[in-house]
Amino acid sequence: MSQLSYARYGKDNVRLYKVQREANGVQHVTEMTVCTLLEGDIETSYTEADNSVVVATDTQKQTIYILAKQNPITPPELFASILGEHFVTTYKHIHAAHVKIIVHRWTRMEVDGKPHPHSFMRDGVETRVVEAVAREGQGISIKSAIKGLLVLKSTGSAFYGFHRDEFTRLPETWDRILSTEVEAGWEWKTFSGLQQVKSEVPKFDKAWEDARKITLETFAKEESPSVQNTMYKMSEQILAAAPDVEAVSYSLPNKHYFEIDLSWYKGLKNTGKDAEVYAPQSDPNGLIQCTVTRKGGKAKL
Ligand SMILES: O=c1[nH]c(=O)c2[nH]c(=O)[nH]c2[nH]1
Repeated sequence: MSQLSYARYGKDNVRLYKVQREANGVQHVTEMTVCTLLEGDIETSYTEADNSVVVATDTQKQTIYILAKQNPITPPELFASILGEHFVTTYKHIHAAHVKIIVHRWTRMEVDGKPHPHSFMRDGVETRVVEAVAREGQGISIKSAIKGLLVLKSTGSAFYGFHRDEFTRLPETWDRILSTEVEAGWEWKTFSGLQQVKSEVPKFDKAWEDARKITLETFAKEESPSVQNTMYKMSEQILAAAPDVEAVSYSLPNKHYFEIDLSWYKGLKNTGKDAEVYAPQSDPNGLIQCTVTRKGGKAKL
């Protein structure tokens, strides 16, 4: 005998672009990729081929387009909540909706020293990601994140004093290159419903701006003793800046740059303080992660 232990279904990779036109000719654009996954009394569609309980994935896609036309799609936390609440309130047998939105960058061009009214550029692969879950009778939980933000500092980073034993080969360093692709996430307190999300809308862009600024400024300014300590300091500051955020998480690959010994060629000095030419490594990489919560909150170490 078998039983269905997990069931969610929906539409992934729904690409969406929306333009807002001001009367003065200035236009604002947003491009995103949306995923919706529904849960509820849908078991019979799997076990008995009962499609009557299926809100077709195509219907979900059409819903995304229509609600995007009828509502603001920024900030993404709001649009994800609008979609989530729509699915759990419209269909009696759908009890939870998981909505993921990836916002792609279209940064306004500067032309002749002025912001251009309708031209934009993709300045990097960084995305703003939101995952919202609307559960019938249990409100809306939201996680926001920055992903794919590539940073490097050419000095101002050290790594010494680490545990040494017979397996250790890595020398201590007081001056190294530090590079990573930032994934930083922050988890909001649970919202009672769409109304509460709407009433707190300005908090979402502010938290994203603060998290991005804190990440970049801490990375640049701090004399980093380790990735671990640097990410903890970033997390603490985000918690302080966003009172409605309950947890901050970072996942940082340590993208290594190896020194190259060139002394075999006419005694060229290219190591230690003479190092100038390095070999960037694509793999393997360190991977350092943490979640930081407020004291007295739930810790899961
Ligand atoms: O900041 C670092 N943390 C580590 O845990 C580690 N391990 C390593 O080899 N290099 C580094 N750097």
